[in-house]
Amino acid sequence: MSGPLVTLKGAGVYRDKRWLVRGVDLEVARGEIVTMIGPNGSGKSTTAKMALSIIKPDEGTVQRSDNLKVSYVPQKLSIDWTMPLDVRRFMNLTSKLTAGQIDDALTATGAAHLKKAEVRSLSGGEFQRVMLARAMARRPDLLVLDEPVQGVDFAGEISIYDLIKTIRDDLGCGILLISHDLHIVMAATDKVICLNGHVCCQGTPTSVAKSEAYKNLFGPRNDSTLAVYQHRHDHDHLPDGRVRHADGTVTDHCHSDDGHHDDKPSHNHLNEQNHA
Ligand SMILES: Nc1ncnc2c1ncn2[C@@H]1O[C@H](COP(=O)(O)OP(=O)(O)OP(=O)(O)O)[C@@H](O)[C@H]1O
Repeated sequence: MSGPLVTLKGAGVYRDKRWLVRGVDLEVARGEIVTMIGPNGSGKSTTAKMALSIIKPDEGTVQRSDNLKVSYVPQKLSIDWTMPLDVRRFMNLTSKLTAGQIDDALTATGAAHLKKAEVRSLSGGEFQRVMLARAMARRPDLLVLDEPVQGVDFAGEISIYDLIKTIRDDLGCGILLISHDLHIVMAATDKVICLNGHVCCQGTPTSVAKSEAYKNLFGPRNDSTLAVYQHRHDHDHLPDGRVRHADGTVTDHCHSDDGHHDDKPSHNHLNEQNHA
């Protein structure tokens, strides 16, 4: 399989008389980790669902390579938690796996000891490891992870990010990762896409957090593990989806060439690497 696994071009979703997200250009190649960041409601999950073909774009295109095998770890699961369900059965809920496949995947994510545990009694970090095991057991070409570190503490976050990188290396798959955290993005990310109803800016998080404060916060890590990706907005997003620009004008949406931005092509959102 050569070429990008999935390509979005000018893709947008329109619902209830407004664009949830618009003009998204995004590509994920095999072996690549692409991270979407942005505030709550900025369209990250909607964009991921377009990439997964769960939602069809109302404008633009989404192309996926032939016979693409996808695994998706959603932000929320609809499971009746009053029913007893152990990890082994949970692993088999959506795809039939052999005992060996289950063992291998749980071992790879450091969750082998949890095989007989009740899913509802797992801690946040344990649950995420089981979710990752379930997703990787299918050996996908493209793995889409929506907020994989929710409910996980800082140390756990770092180990889950490391795990995601290992899964990428082992399976050689492409990974589309979603995080609402604007500040912490793993250095293993090849591309960061900042969404806020549209692509605000994108780039490569190459900087390394060098300060003692970071080391204190995240523990004694290789400096290359964490990077900080910051940007400043030059416009406000109004509750009805319209955009108010720095010059006071209001438009339905914003594009890099709409005359309100002088800093092309980054949409005049300053894309700064913090070398703190
Ligand atoms: N089916 C739908 N119909 C109407 N509005 C929707 C629909 N799905 C999502 N939205 C709205 O679209 C916007 C973007 O939602 P989305 O879930 O993509 O955001 P997100 O960036 O993933 O947010 P979060 O960080 O909170 O998970 C939100 O305002 C949401 O309420």
